[in-house]
Amino acid sequence: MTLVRVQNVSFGYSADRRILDDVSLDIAVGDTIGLVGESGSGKTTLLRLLLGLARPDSGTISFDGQKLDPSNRAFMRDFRRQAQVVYQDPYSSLDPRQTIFSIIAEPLRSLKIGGDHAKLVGDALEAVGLDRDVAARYPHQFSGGQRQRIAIARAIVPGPRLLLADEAVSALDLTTRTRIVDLLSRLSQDMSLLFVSHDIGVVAALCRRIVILEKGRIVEAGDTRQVLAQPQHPYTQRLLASVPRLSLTQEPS
Ligand SMILES: Nc1ncnc2c1ncn2[C@@H]1O[C@H](COP(=O)(O)OP(=O)(O)OP(=O)(O)O)[C@@H](O)[C@H]1O
Repeated sequence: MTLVRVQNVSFGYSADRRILDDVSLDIAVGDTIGLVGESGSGKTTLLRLLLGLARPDSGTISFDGQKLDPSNRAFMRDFRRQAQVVYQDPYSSLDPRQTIFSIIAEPLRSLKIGGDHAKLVGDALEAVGLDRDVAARYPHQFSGGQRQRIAIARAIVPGPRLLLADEAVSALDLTTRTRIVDLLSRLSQDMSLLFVSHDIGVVAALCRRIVILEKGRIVEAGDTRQVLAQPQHPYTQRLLASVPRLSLTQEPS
């Protein structure tokens, strides 16, 4: 079943420069997709469109069969609950003046989700491998990896069906990165994941499918292992050539 359908989407921040050019992409329920491309290829821009933060100049994006329409407030409120995002920098993405509880409960408040917030926040903390008691503390008391867990807890607390991760492990050291990739892999069993990354090794470990973006165009897409073992497009071949010793033996879990 298709959760997100991107059809022939083009977009530019200004009329004279196209950033995304005729992009089409389906995200199925339970999919894990790695979106890979050099800096400036348009990955973050595509995420912004997928979140409804910008509108395509042409083409459509639909979620669960319904067209994404930022002017439809009721639809967007429901959509925001279902599609959440984790960003790269775990230092700037958490407000230092708020407790961990307040940070993680924020989507519950802003999306007007009822229920026992203390329990929902505690459950989210446990789901990301943190103790429920940390809710009373502040961000400065945590390491980069722990902060990224907190950012992930905030993203999953409303129970999204789609998690978008924008270079979510790029700022972390290697050991911490592996742990957060393991966490995302576990969480992706319950939701679809679109994982934006420069790091093809991480995508190989985490994502069943890979989409390669060059200058706003999808030049290759398919099963990750197949694409990485036999890249068809010269751009993919160049990207892979710049990864010296990529291990393709690890199966995405
Ligand atoms: N708000 C904006 N206004 C104008 N141009 C922008 C804006 N945001 C991004 N761009 C331009 O759009 C192009 C694509 O940027 P985008 O951030 O989507 O690429 P990216 O693939 O995510 O790059 P990176 O990996 O460096 O984050 C770049 O040339 C960038 O300068």
